[in-house]
Amino acid sequence: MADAKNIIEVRGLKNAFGDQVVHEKLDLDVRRGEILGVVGGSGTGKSVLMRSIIGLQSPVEGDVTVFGEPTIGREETEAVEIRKRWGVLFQGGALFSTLTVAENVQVPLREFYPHLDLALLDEIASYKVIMTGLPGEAGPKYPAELSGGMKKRAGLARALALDPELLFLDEPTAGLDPIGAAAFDELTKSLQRTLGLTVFLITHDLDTLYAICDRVAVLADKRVIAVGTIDELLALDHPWIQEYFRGPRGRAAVATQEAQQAHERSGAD
Ligand SMILES: Nc1ncnc2c1ncn2[C@@H]1O[C@H](COP(=O)(O)OP(=O)(O)OP(=O)(O)O)[C@@H](O)[C@H]1O
Repeated sequence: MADAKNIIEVRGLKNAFGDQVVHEKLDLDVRRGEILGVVGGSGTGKSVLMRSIIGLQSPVEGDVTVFGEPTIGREETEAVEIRKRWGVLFQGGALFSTLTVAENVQVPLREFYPHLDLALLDEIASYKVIMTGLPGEAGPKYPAELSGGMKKRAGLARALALDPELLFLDEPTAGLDPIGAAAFDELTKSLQRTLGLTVFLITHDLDTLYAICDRVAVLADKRVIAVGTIDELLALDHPWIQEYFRGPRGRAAVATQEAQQAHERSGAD
């Protein structure tokens, strides 16, 4: 039976493309209100896992429940009711290039609530744009007129369009400079706190893991080999985990985190 404290439960998941088995016997729980970081080497199937959870990838075997509801093999009308409750920021932002930022934010609103009038659509879109830290003037701009960081924020505004309880972010800080990435992390954390969101966050960015993730799930050997706080993961002797967290980039992330904490303490004195 589904555990009420889990927003997502994945059990015995198997995904394959032809002969290539990407996941086998994969289990994962995502707890209500947490930011769960999902890490793993390139090609370990982080994006495929996200697509399986949101119903864009049909697994060969296994069960997925979100909000206690199975998401695999549902009738379209039932699936729509579940989909309304989450927002997704795909890798690269995936904005429609021929639509303005405001029109992009309105896409899920028009899809799920086709009878909303234009004035209300405009009002909700402006609110979401401002909520993600974009200037109000960004609304009428096209994606090509935005910087990389602004595009990510516009994608996030669209993911928040339906006031979701659950947010999926696929490599949100990829391609951003360190300052832009840290600002995006802060935005994610502050939205999670103020809106009470649960966040499933795929990332390669160690700074993000240290700065905002409550727990981290590690994908390797076709499954989730460990889930826990970074300290809990560091206590394991799996070679990939040790290499990842204790290698040069892991040490740099710890130094950044310690500097940030020292800065916050000195500000608080
Ligand atoms: N639609 C598809 N058809 C065939 N193979 C696919 C498809 N989608 C993903 N794959 C394969 O599944 C594997 C996992 O892909 P996925 O994109 O989930 O990896 P990832 O862990 O997110 O990688 P990265 O960190 O590089 O983004 C890869 O080998 C990929 O080529």
